[in-house]
Amino acid sequence: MSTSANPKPKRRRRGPPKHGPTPTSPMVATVGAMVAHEVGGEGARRDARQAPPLARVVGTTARGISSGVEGARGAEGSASNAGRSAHDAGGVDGSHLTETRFDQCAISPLSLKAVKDAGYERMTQVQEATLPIILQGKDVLAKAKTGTGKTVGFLLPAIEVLSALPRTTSINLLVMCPTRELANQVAAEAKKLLKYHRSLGVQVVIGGTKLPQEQRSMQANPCQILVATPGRLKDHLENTPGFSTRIKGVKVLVLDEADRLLDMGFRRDIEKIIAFIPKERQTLLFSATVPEEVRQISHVAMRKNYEFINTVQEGDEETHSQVNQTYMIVPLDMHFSILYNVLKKHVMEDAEYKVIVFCTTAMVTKLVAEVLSQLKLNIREIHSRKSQSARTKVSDEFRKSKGLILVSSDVSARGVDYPDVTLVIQVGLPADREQYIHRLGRTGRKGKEGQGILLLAPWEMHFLSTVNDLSLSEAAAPSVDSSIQAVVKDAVRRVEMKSKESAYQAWLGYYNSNKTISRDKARLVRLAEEFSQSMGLAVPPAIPKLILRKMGLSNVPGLRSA
Ligand SMILES: Nc1ncnc2c1ncn2[C@@H]1O[C@H](COP(=O)(O)OP(=O)(O)OP(=O)(O)O)[C@@H](O)[C@H]1O
Repeated sequence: MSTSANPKPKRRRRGPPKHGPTPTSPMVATVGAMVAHEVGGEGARRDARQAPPLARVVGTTARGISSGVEGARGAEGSASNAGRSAHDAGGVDGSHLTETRFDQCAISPLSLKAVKDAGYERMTQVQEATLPIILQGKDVLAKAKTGTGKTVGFLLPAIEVLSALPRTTSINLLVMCPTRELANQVAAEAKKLLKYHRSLGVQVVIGGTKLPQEQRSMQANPCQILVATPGRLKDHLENTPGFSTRIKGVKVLVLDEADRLLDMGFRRDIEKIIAFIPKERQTLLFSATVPEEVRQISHVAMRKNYEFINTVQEGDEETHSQVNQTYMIVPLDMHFSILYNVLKKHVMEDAEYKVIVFCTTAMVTKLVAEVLSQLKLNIREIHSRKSQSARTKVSDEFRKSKGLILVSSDVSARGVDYPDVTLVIQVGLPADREQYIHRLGRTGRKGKEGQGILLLAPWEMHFLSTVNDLSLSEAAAPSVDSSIQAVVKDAVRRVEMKSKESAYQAWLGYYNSNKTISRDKARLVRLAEEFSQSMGLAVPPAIPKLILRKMGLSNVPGLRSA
């Protein structure tokens, strides 16, 4: 197949050249009047030449948002006068940190000691920008690129708030996370920061573990900090005696990956949970992506006069410039061969390789993992259909190891901090632009280099228009000789029929839920047949009637029902 025939999507590059230093500072913008201020509290006063003033603005209205952007441009001006470039502050050469040290900030000696033990000396941009504002008791919506320390950004000031409260058995800080892996990780970071705060503790409640066990542990040792996934938290609200009373003590609520928690998948649960928590609280929303809709609905969680702190400068991209992003357009029947080829090359070139391959659904993830395992690559598999203990084991192993390829569904897309990931491959349509950015963000963390490849079929190219402001360029798919094709075909053949049937069904469900693809059902059926052929099947598997009905695909010609 020729890839050069594919038109390159139009770029909407708005900012300065990507690889040169940008004469701007971290941008903290929003709505209303703009205020220049110092970051870091009393101890953080710095020479204006060292660090620029940050602009911040309060509140949110549609009108305000556009005026906020203009305000931000103004802020860039003053920042450039202050003489520090974004490159210096956030970038390629490992200096993703600001000049501000934690010991210049108004934080307690206990926290400072723990921060030092964790190996953190200087603050990242988002930490520098949010800490003083959170310590003032304000609600904050913060946007900062992936892997730039948002977790410490909300945990550290929240712990400071908690340490001043009298000890009770109430929950004072509630952190909500969209995935179990992320919840565990946030709790681990909290434990680090709590090292010397002996009277404060953290507990995790996540789905996939035994509810009675969590209930017993909460009863035996009621902690002030709770990190939870929404479904399990709701379970506790409904089924754990005394829990709804304990949660009335929440003083700080954090929605990590806020845009994900407020989207349609979680929104109802979040609203129900918020209804149990006192209105008199401080709320912190953090994410690498804050689409317009999230700002519109942030009132669900936050007070009207919240502050939007955006460390992604106007004109800069939401992804990291040190991550090389490419896409390949390849027909479905070549996806396994190309994927194998790309992986093999990467493994040979980089002895320290650590790769994540993202797939569209859990069952497609399983299929891809099985095919790649047949090809003798060092594969681990993680998705929502795995038991929680298997997920935790794989996640821990991947965190610590090198020389591994993690085939994953979107359970690893957000927030998970696996160090030194060398390559992220996304196979098939990402759910949306935000998911693309978060998945890519598993590499290039803490200013390190990384690589991202998006592998699409020609009919998936419409996705590129949603990311055309990012530095995503086309790469020619490597040529795959017939011997490799034969090896891959044989590997696909050896995968169990059951895995293929489940993958086909999941694939159909996923693309049927995509607005663009599902518009034309006859085409959807044809594409599903292409996918089935790519798994070596002559006839697409039959699907249970009930499932077809649920997908709204009953009586669609070309689909077989079981
Ligand atoms: N000030 C600091 N100095 C050095 N390392 C830090 C600092 N703050 C955080 N880190 C480390 O940086 C890494 C990334 O942090 P974190 O996972 O919080 O990023 P994030 O911005 O939340 O990313 P994502 O958007 O993917 O959720 C972690 O390993 C964390 O321990």
